[in-house]
Amino acid sequence: MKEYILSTTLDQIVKEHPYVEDFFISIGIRNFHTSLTIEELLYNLADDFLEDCGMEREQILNHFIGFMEKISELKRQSSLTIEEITVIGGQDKSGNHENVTLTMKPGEIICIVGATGSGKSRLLADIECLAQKDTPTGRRVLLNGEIPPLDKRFSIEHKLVAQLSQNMNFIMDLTVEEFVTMHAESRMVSHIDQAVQMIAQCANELAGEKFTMDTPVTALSGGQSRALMIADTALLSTSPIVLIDEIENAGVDRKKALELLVKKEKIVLMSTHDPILALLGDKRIVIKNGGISKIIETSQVERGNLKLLQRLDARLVELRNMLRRGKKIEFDARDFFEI
Ligand SMILES: Nc1ncnc2c1ncn2[C@@H]1O[C@H](COP(=O)(O)OP(=O)(O)OP(=O)(O)O)[C@@H](O)[C@H]1O
Repeated sequence: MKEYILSTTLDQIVKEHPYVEDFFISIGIRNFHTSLTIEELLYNLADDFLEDCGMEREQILNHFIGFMEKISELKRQSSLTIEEITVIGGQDKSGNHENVTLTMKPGEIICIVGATGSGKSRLLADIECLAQKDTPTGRRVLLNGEIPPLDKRFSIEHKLVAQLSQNMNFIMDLTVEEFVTMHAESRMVSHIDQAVQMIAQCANELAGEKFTMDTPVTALSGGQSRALMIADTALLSTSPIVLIDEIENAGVDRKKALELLVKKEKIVLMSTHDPILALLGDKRIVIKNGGISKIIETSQVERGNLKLLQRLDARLVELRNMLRRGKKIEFDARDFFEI
């Protein structure tokens, strides 16, 4: 890090690490957008200025290096590598042992199914808080095969689970570009412009209708805002687990959204009863009476059926579009669906 700081122009450093602006502004240096290196800039500072700021050149340099090293350490810590998460069963609502050990790896899609009130959200909550026999289910959750350290359990910074919930209520009147930029800045992303472009492009691929960078977020449709959140989570969030709740009616390309998250090596947990989403998953956890009653791996036969379901779904989308255009559906639906 020290070598990089001493040999790189400040222009370049600010471009790659925009948060360094705060460092200079805090000590009153305004002309940091320059092709000089930090040492050259400090050499050019007037002695009066240094007197006012109460520091020698050497001190400022050491503070700057320390600041950059601290931030890069924080960034390293927040990108904790998860190789696997294990849920060790506890008991169901009647106190019966679950007798199950469930291991999940990055890039897997796991669906959770079960009746209303059966305990689906509880399982997700156990994973989110890395339960250690201290929740109603008595489950334990291990990270990379070990009991997670306390800071992983209770740190807000290193949030393990990113939640994608149904309603995105934007309260600030920002454009898409401003909103994503703000988020990228708070994540200390290095190449903000590039990241923002990529997220907007990706969100547009997921959303049914396109939107531009200067669309106010409050003007996005439900599907568009959800697509934006999914792209944002996939590309910006360091959380290794993504929890999706009811993606089904969101007007988002569900298959593409899942592919994107999986490509980014996230563990995707999804509470859903949509047959297409459920069969897109690698396995599904069946919850009954508060306990994990079964883990079903998606079989080859199911994958074959998934192809048929996707074809039927595409036809249903066509029917929906016909209705939108004010058309009648009076033709023989059996021909239309080829059944
Ligand atoms: N093993 C358990 N032992 C004791 N209480 C449990 C257990 N599992 C779940 N519960 C409790 O049962 C209630 C319902 O569970 P939960 O909200 O997780 O159900 P759900 O399947 O997500 O329901 P819905 O589909 O309606 O959202 C919660 O209060 C939860 O804490």
